[in-house]
Amino acid sequence: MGGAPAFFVDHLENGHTNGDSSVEIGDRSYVIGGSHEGNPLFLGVQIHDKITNKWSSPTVLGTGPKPCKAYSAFVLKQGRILFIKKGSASDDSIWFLEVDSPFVREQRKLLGKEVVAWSKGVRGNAEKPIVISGPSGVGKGTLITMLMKEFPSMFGFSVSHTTRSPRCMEKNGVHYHFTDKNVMEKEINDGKFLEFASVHGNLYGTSIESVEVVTDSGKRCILDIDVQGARSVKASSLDAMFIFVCPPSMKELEDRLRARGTETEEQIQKRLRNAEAEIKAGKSSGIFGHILYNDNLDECYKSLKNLLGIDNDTPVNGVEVEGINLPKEHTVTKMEDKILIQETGEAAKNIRIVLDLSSINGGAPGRTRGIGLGTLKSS
Ligand SMILES: Nc1nc2c(ncn2[C@@H]2O[C@H](COP(=O)(O)OP(=O)(O)O)[C@@H](O)[C@H]2O)c(=O)[nH]1
Ligand SMILES: Nc1ncnc2c1ncn2[C@@H]1O[C@H](COP(=O)(O)OP(=O)(O)O)[C@@H](O)[C@H]1O
Repeated sequence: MGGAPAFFVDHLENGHTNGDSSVEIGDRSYVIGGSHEGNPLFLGVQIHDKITNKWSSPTVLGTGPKPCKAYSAFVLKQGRILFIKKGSASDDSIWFLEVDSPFVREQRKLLGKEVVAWSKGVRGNAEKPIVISGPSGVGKGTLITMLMKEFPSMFGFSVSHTTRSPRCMEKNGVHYHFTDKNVMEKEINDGKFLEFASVHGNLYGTSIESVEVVTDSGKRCILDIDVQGARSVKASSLDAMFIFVCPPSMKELEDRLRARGTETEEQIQKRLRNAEAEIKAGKSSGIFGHILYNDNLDECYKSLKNLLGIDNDTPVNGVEVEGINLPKEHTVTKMEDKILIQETGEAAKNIRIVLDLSSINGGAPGRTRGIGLGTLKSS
């Protein structure tokens, strides 16, 4: 997601115990975590403005880290705080709290209140997700199913949430997360969604985890979303490829929709009415870098594979994105623009890990990717 930000560590705050700790950035202190009956938790974030001497509880977006007993915190450029947790699993040890990143500033404007956002740090980079849009009945689902069937290790599907009822063949958690409106609206308010839209009278939305879980597995994530959703994704930090699928004609689109037999007459009419506007937006909004015409299915599928740079001997990607296994007990030191993690404790086997953050990219609402394991220049 997004380009690699300029990065350097400009302040090191040593590790904290019991979860309560503050990190200073400019005129503000960010107090992170808290403890409950002696158990340190990442309870949330409090902001203390030293000028007004006022405390505020910002809205915390994204899925945050699990509780931990101690961590080290670094203030980074671009309004991010890096957390290196002690005693955590490899996929939960590196976190970025964005307190003034471009994404947080945009959300602050949108929501009109104080906002911070968590982003999990992972090694390695991600394959660009693919957004496929098009009017109901054009063949999006058919084309995606063909791709996933032929290249199961290369592609994964972003399972959307929707308030619409399932069709007879649709399985919850596979085709959609079929969800109650109030549940979905709460999760949207909690910043768990990359985008959402009202489409044909139902609410649809893409949770951040739906995309990131596929990407973390080393697959290219495919999103089947409408034009409104594509517009939101384009404006987000998710750097994706955008494809719009057109029918050969409105008559053919209607024939397919009727032949599919999954909508009532009223729903068919509503979808056809929306189709004209969607096709116009698909072609002229500038959101979609690629337009495909789904006339002959095999021809269209071949064009889609060409677009994705797939020929049949393309090496399968499938490289799982990894977490970072840190020694249970360790000290953290800044060494030039790298971060040295040195194992401590009696049983220490002198494990030294060097984090290289010079090519991190992406960030909230998704993962912060590109964390490298570097080496220290021998002195
Ligand atoms: N914005 C948005 N649109 C979605 C999402 N999931 C599905 N849609 C769109 O909602 C519309 C209706 O989807 P669906 O009810 O499955 O009907 P279909 O288009 O006939 O398959 C389609 O244009 C989908 O691309 C989502 O997560 N977000
Ligand atoms: N090129 C095509 N020619 C004829 N029928 C098609 C073609 N592509 C898809 N279909 C059929 O049209 C109907 C709608 O396809 P579907 O993939 O469900 O569309 P969408 O997911 O865009 O709503 C399905 O019954 C499908 O089998």
